[in-house]
Amino acid sequence: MKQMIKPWRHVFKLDPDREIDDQALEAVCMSGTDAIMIGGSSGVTFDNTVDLLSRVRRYELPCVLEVSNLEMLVPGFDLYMIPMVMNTADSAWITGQHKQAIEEYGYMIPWDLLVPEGYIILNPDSAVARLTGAQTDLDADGAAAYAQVADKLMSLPIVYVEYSGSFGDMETVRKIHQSVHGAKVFYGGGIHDPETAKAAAAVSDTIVVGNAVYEDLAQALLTVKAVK
Ligand SMILES: CC(C)=CCC/C(C)=C/CC/C(C)=C/CC/C(C)=C/CC/C(C)=C/CC/C(C)=C/CC/C(C)=C/COP(=O)(O)OP(=O)(O)O
Ligand SMILES: O=P(O)(O)OC[C@@H](O)CO
Ligand SMILES: [Mg+2]
Repeated sequence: MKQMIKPWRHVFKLDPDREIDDQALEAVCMSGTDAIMIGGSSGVTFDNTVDLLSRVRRYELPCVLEVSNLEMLVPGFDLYMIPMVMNTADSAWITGQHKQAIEEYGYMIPWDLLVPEGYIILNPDSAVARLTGAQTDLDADGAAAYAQVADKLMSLPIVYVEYSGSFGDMETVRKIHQSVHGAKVFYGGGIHDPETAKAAAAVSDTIVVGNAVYEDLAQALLTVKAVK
């Protein structure tokens, strides 16, 4: 099942903590994107996650949950993406919360559906950087070194370059992509039109489009054809 991520070039990330009407959701799910990722850095609950999953399930495409707290663990997703933050000194976001989750839910975890993500958070002005205490003052070599920790030392299947809320430095992303060989490089952050989508897709394996869905849906939808 984990293999399903390999051909993905484009993913929309929907936040259960944000509103999206049925018409917009249909446009997103019928856009030709490879998958819907459900996740957020705050305000994500069991109920709003169930609600969003039930609405996305009307459509054929894969729907995966990106786990960021212990309340949102809803059964029925195709995969469960598990962030592990590489560039933080706070071990809660590397292994701590994960150990707690396994102690509480280990008996029901569908291990073959879990996909760990080596997260490198690079936008200091993002909720996720503040939440995790991410050390974002990295140059391209430093970011690429963390990517190799995830890829070569931990053999994680995904290196996730997270610029959430701002369009990142493409040379840094290129250096990360060139340094990673086993993992798929996901890029997310500030993609809002075909130009930013193409630029990010040129230096990563999979692009993730989030906030643009809520800010300029027409442009967000154009990012699919721009890369597929
Ligand atoms: C049957 C059943 C229910 C099965 C489920 C079993 C299962 C999958 C158990 C979980 C096992 C496990 C190991 C869980 C991990 C627990 C956990 C909470 C780990 C910590 C994860 C982590 C490092 C989170 C911090 C990073 C983070 C918040 C990532 C999300 C990134 C993101 C979505 C950022 C953007 O958020 P957004 O809201 O869009 O940001 P803005 O609002 O600023 O735009
Ligand atoms: O919301 P944006 O900036 O598109 O970022 C997408 C994703 O990387 C957020 O976790
Ligand atoms: Mg949010």
